[in-house]
Amino acid sequence: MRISFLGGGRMAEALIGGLLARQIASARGVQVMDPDAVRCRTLEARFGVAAQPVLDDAWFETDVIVLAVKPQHLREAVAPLAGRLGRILVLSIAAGLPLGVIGRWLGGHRRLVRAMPNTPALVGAGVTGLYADPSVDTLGREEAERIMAAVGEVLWVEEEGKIDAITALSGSGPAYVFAFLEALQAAGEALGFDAATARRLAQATAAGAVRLAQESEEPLSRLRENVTSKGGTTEAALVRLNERGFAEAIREAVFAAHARSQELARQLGEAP
Ligand SMILES: NC(=O)C1=CN([C@@H]2O[C@H](COP(=O)(O)OP(=O)(O)OC[C@H]3O[C@@H](n4cnc5c(N)ncnc54)[C@H](O)[C@@H]3O)[C@@H](O)[C@H]2O)C=CC1
Ligand SMILES: O=C(O)[C@@H]1CCC=N1
Repeated sequence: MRISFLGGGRMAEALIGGLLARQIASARGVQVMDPDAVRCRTLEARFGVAAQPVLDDAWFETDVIVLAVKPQHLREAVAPLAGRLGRILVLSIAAGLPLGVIGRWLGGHRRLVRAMPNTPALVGAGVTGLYADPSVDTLGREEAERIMAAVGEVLWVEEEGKIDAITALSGSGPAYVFAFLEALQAAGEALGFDAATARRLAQATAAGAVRLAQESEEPLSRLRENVTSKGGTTEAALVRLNERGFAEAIREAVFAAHARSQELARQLGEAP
């Protein structure tokens, strides 16, 4: 597959790494446009792909264009693409921007897929939600899925609004997990461990608990109960978490992210 990236930042780098490692594209088949010349040199040196700060005709000789620019910069970034796309599949990973808006910015292009990955993609452990414009054929869907599957799990949704929910849950989700780990590490330090030891204990605990959950058929509540002896240490901890509204705080956080994803386009002056 030939793939051209508009934007060569963190997420593009993760995707390029996955695509080359899994031989879904060759280095010669990947082209990047990013106005930041330092980013271009970094990507060229790391992957041997062509990266440049200008759009030329060669960049358009591709099967798929990945839009990997911040939502606030996307309108300006895609303006030079309008009218030059033909049958090229455009895959946007930008948060909060509906396909209707991106299609308009692209001069009415409909061969569009919206994806919401997350940063564990950097280590091949991402999860990505995908939604395709109804006019996109099976081949287009397969191309989009192969690209995103290079960096982790994929999940299709049949309703575009669900991408905002995926953004709130798994797109932003790694930050909630890191915030939890930071708090656990800080508590460990308060109990007398040095920072490195507290971090190691916190991370190993989270990794082990997630693996146990993944390998178990039990509901998560049962796994929690299995740790919690009557009158024991875990119960003492969970009582405090509940008193502090732990579950409600997570729910409110996810709903806030969801609302933000829904309002991003409006804030840029675009109705969905
Ligand atoms: N960071 C995250 O956790 C996630 C980010 N996303 C989305 O991925 C997209 C990219 O995010 P990151 O890689 O984190 O951002 P980043 O800031 O690392 O990369 C964006 C790149 O776009 C380049 N750029 C700016 N203007 C441009 C233009 N006119 N043409 C071409 N390139 C241009 C910048 O120089 C930069 O290298 C965003 O739309 C974001 O919403 C999606 C899921 C997760
Ligand atoms: O915070 C953001 O807007 C992006 C989208 C999901 C993760 N980072």
